Amino acid sequence: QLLPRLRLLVSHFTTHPFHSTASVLTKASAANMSVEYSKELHIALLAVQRATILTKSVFNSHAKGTLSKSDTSPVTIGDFGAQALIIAALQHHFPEDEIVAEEEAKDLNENSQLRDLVYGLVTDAKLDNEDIEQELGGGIKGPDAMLDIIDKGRSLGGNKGRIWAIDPIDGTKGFLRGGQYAVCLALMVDGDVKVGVLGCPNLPVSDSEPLTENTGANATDAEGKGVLFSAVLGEGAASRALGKGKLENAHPIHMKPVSNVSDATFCESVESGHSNQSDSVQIALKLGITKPSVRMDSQAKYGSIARGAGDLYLRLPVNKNYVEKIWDHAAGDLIVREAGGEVTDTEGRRLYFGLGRTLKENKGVVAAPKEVHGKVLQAVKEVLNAHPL
Ligand SMILES: Nc1ncnc2c1ncn2[C@@H]1O[C@H](COP(=O)(O)OS(=O)(=O)O)[C@@H](OP(=O)(O)O)[C@H]1O
Ligand SMILES: [Mg+2]
Ligand SMILES: [Mg+2]
Ligand SMILES: [Mg+2]
Repeated sequence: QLLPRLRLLVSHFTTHPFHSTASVLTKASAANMSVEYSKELHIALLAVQRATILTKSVFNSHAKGTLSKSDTSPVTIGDFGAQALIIAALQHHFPEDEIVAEEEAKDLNENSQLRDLVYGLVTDAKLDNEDIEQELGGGIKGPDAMLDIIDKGRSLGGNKGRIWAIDPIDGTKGFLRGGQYAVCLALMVDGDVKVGVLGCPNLPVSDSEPLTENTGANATDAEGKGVLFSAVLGEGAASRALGKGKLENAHPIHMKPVSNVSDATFCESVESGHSNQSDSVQIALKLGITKPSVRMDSQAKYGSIARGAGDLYLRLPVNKNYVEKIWDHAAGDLIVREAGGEVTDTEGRRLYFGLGRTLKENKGVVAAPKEVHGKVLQAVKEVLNAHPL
């Protein structure tokens, strides 16, 4: 029983999951690691990697099939297709699990041309290793089966049992601009996030490359870029190059130690409608930070601070009514915490994912290295309390 699970665990760290059981045992015992969730991690990494093949092909094609949702936010054929592919892989391996996913099939149900376009993308998006493609269950049977699969993501969530959270494209606006975006997947058990994976096709592979704004103003071909971040609760966070087939080698990542908060680099949303950018200027001023913020779309912000490329992530509410969605934060929250960071909302509460599809009890996000989180939170509270929403 134990051996196959240990073999899967090592895929967190190496390209060759089955080649050295001895080194797995050493790594697992040295880090006091459990072998829990190794299969879930392995499948999640492959499912996200496959979904990014689809999103990249959509980005490189002219037709993005963009629709406007009821809240006026955009959704593209890439969002629908990536969601279908991820759910299909999860259902193949974990048919009993519930799924909370951002998108629903309604728009495709009403538009057979769009449905067929998405189905074409889904059948074309294959990992370049046939065995691994088969490991994910192979393709989806037909366009109608695809619609049913997309709608498997309608779970109401909650704090009971195993629930996956999927954001097939986080930062859809960034994706459309050629900026940052992330394919996001997390597993929660009884409301607690256990596994998190972020596929970021437009981030540099190297953890040490300085953080640069990528708002898409100079959209470049994403070839040669791309990183997969992952974490399992209690086992640390890792990054590896985003590939097209077999998983690449991974290595542990850590937040950068910050002794003087005034030297910190902070990240925030590109859209001023998603995070209050004038409040962040005031907070930076209070903390003595003179460097301008790095604006970047999506949970790439969480990944970037977890690998030490940036230091702080501030998401500051712009209005009283917006409630954050669990799929926008579940994977990133775990990856930052497992990399040694602390993540709370703007009132100092841990993000709580067990209340349904939204983070009903939280307001905004403050993510920072543990040693400076208290100081940053204090500045956030002072600025936000000066003008209640
Ligand atoms: N008003 C408001 N406030 C806060 N957040 C909102 C708001 N409206 C939308 N959203 C969600 O923001 C998600 C994208 O967040 P980002 O940090 O990537 O924003 S930005 O693109 O950098 O501006 C985005 O995720 P995607 O829809 O997956 O792109 C939305 O879920
Ligand atoms: Mg959206
Ligand atoms: Mg999102
Ligand atoms: Mg999305």
